[in-house]
Amino acid sequence: MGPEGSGWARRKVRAVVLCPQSPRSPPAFAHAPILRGPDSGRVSRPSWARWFPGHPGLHFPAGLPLGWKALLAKSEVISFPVVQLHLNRTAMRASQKDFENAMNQVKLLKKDPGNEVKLKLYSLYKQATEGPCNMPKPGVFDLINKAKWDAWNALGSLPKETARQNYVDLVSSLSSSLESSSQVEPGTDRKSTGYETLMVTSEDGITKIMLNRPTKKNALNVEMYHEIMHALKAASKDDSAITVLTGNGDYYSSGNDLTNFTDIPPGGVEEKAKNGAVLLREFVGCFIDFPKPLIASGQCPALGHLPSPSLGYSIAVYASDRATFHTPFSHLGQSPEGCSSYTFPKIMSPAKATEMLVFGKKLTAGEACAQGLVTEVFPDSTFQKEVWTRLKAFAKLPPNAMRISKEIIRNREKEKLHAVNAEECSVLQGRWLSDECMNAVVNFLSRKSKL
Ligand SMILES: CCCCCCCCCCC/C=C/C(=O)SCCNC(=O)CCNC(=O)[C@H](O)C(C)(C)COP(=O)(O)OP(=O)(O)OC[C@H]1O[C@@H](n2cnc3c(N)ncnc32)[C@H](O)[C@@H]1OP(=O)(O)O
Repeated sequence: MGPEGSGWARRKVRAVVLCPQSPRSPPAFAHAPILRGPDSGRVSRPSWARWFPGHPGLHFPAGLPLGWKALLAKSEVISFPVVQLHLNRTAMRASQKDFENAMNQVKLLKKDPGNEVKLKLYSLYKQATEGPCNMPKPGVFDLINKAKWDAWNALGSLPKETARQNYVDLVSSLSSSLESSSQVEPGTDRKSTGYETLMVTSEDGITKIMLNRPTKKNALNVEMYHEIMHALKAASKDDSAITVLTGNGDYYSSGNDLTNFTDIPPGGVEEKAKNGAVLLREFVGCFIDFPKPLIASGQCPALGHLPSPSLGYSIAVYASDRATFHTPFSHLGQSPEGCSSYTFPKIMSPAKATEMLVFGKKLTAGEACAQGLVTEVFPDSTFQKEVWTRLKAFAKLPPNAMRISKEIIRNREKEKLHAVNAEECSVLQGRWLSDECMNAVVNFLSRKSKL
């Protein structure tokens, strides 16, 4: 670790955790660790329902060191304006029995619905049982309790009956969406509903993986990393001929979700960085190994690191003339990833790659096309029509021939790409512990800077 690593790396941080409560007890502040697998950044829990029934207790242990306190305090990691579920079914009124059933149903969910939803459930439970928020506002460093307070307080004077109905509706939609995720079989020609952060459809021989966090500019949170990997693995086995990666909303992606840096596991920032490197290596590895033609179709700006893997390994990149490509690694105190340190200088030229990867120069779609990063640029007004006409024609070509052709083009490089990926992740692991990186993240989270 370099000298500047001292700012973050030596500080130990204990966990910010969600804890089990009895559905009928008032929210308490018990202690239950978030468990992390040894080789993954993903939170794993023996059974999430065990520690999150109808209203979660949330625990924020004392003793956080000052630097991380400042970071966490400035972040809005636990804020949750975006629960994209329809909650306002006013025509029906849920009975007390429905409400109790819903509380029991929550305990049976097999998949963790994520903090945003859990806080929504908590706030609806409190509103339904106690009415408008009646707790004193917690202090700024008391992040978890503040998140809970914010959630409950945000419901204002919502009537108890409506809160009860919304709770029942939310649980019902969770039960169907989370249960169905385990039932989705790769290879089916239909919309897959089991993803939280993606929309995946398979039609006309094309599997379309659409990043679907438009309100966050499609920033990649940990769940999205996992879901993209899952979707790619499923697409590699399904009966589609080609796979298209695209984004919903006005950004193809805004890169790594910077709040990923704020949820610190019991092992502290070093463990966080280690898990992040494992996750990133696995994520990029999925792109390297993806066997079918992969097309990135971007009508809007692409920021950060999704451009690297998808530009580096896609057979084709189609962009509208409104799209831009930006890899601001240095701005964020980070370093190239997604094999861009190897693929970009080969595709472009070392000098142009330096401008992009070291100085963070943003390229227009036209410039990226001239540099060979983008296959073709289409006018924004006709982008969808022209690209999809072309994709549908490609999808009718013999799939095995396409797969074998891709294999022969890419296979010689595969080993090298995996080695580059490993090296980049190891370097990044060190960068994530640096003051340069911490300052950039803090600046963004405290809304002092945008790219
Ligand atoms: C130890 C860590 C483990 C991590 C796990 C693995 C990580 C692998 C990482 C590999 C290296 C990757 C590098 C990168 O991706 S570098 C790029 C990072 N991205 C950014 O820096 C972009 C930051 N965003 C912005 O600058 C602007 O939001 C943007 C220019 C994209 C859009 O500006 P605009 O004004 O149009 O919109 P808003 O800023 O209001 O954004 C709307 C909401 O979206 C949230 N948002 C946007 N981007 C991100 C992001 N990258 N991370 C988190 N949140 C993001 C933004 O905060 C707004 O939210 P609110 O409405 O709630 O305020």
